[in-house]
Amino acid sequence: MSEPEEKLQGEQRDSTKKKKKEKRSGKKKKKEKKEQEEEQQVEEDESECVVLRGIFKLGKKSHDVLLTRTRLTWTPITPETPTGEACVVQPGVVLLQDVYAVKVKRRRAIGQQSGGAVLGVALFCCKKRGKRLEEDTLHLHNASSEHTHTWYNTLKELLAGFSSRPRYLKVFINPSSHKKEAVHIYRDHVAPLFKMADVRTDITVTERKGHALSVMKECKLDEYDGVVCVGGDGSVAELCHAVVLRAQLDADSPEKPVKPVLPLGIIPAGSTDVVSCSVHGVRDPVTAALHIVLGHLQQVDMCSFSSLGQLVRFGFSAMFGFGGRSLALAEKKRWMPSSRRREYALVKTLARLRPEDCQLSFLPVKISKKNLFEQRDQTQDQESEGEESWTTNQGLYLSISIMSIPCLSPHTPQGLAPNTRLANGSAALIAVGNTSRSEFVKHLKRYSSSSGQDYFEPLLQDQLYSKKKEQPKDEVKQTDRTMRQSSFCLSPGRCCPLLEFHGATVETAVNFQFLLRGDTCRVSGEDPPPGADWLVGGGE
Ligand SMILES: Nc1ncnc2c1ncn2[C@@H]1O[C@H](COP(=O)(O)OP(=O)(O)OP(=O)(O)O)[C@@H](O)[C@H]1O
Repeated sequence: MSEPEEKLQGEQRDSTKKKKKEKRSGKKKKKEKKEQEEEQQVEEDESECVVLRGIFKLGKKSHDVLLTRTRLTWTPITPETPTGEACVVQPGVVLLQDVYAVKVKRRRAIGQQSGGAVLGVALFCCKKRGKRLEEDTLHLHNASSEHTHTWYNTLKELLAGFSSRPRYLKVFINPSSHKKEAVHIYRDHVAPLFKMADVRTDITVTERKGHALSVMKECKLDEYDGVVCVGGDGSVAELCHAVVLRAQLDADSPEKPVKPVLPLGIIPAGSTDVVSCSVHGVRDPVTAALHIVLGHLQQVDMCSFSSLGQLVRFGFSAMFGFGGRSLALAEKKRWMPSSRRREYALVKTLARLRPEDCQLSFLPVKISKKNLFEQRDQTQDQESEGEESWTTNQGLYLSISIMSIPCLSPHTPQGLAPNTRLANGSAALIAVGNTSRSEFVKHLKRYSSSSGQDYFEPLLQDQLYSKKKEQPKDEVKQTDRTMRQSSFCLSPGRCCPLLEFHGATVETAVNFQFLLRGDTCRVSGEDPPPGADWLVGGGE
């Protein structure tokens, strides 16, 4: 046999072997999937077994009430019709995952603190209305004390099985936020829900900027199940930085960001609350508190910002040029009411609008224009295809922003960065080129409209960029998205060193707010050019 023929036969053998191997692995995968499905089915069947069944009055009618491990259902008991026809009624249902407290109802006289005749049980649950969560109560009446206590104890036991729900929280309240209402918001809307859900709290009312960070650096964290921030974006920024920094210090990992052990809950009490709006979809302290007591967790992409290899801060966003300057000015005018402060800073910065000569380097996510708009409704990751290579742009820019979350707020209904997601491992780079003041004002105005920006106007470059690098595959798997890296660097002007950014996804609670606001970071060396202020985590 000639050499090429031998080679051909060898190749054929190899390909048949390969096919057989693939077939075998395919069968194995199918078998595993089937086994998993069967296990899941058994689990579902078990959870749907009736744990308790009894009669309670709901309103004025008697109902047949069934309790399984996952839900409580009730059907009205109707007398048989003379013709014997069964009347079909849809049962009412409440999922136990939405129930945050259960109490025994008693009849008490005014001023009576304890005792009283048993009336039944009350289930406190949350009801979804759009993106808002609202409190709701289900009253099950039965005057038998034994019957009521059996149901109460069983319900308590089932609720205790939700392991992600917090039992003890470290709460930070910034009394100076927005209209100085944070303490009232906590006392009126949040504390009653925590009390009802038997969540204990250790409260610190902050006395100055940096107070929360210093407490977080020192306090013993193992006894808590989470940290809660009641305040605006600046407070959230401080606490997010504190939580991640603390995780890094505890793990003795000065180089790499570490996934924090504790989730962070955010109760919005500021003037814009972009992180809370982005995470919850609404700015509402009750929704936020209900997410916390129900133990809802949401991963959120966070960035580490560094200059010359030195960590500046952890945060969600950074702004340079117009955005950075106006936010820095607004921070200086804290004594003004927040809406006036915002307007003043915008007008003043617009009056002195000037471009910066910058060199931008970034790793773009390769998605088509069509996909960019399609993925507004998707939560899936945008994966970059093919070879990844740094793109470098040199030119004059009026404003440059990096945002790892959409930055929604009542003032920007579509968000400052509508094309990024909370936890997709990428961030938006929004660079506004040099243009006239009137064009730039038009661009700013479009943020406040509900249809948002046209992201393909020549003025604007909106890029999603991500990079999963320096991560061996198994490590990525192990840490479950925590280390997806995004990279971006900017060298403003000629004399400034680079500001680098690396993105990491960190698991957080819903309400996990990562906004590092209010900190103006000079990234240059000795002599910064005017306007080299970065506002890390700008929110307004
Ligand atoms: N007792 C305090 N007095 C003054 N400043 C404080 C105090 N406690 C915290 N701070 C600081 O106040 C800054 C601003 O607070 P925060 O962001 O909560 O309010 P806000 O600016 O009114 O809200 P928003 O950011 O949504 O506009 C934060 O940087 C925080 O560190």
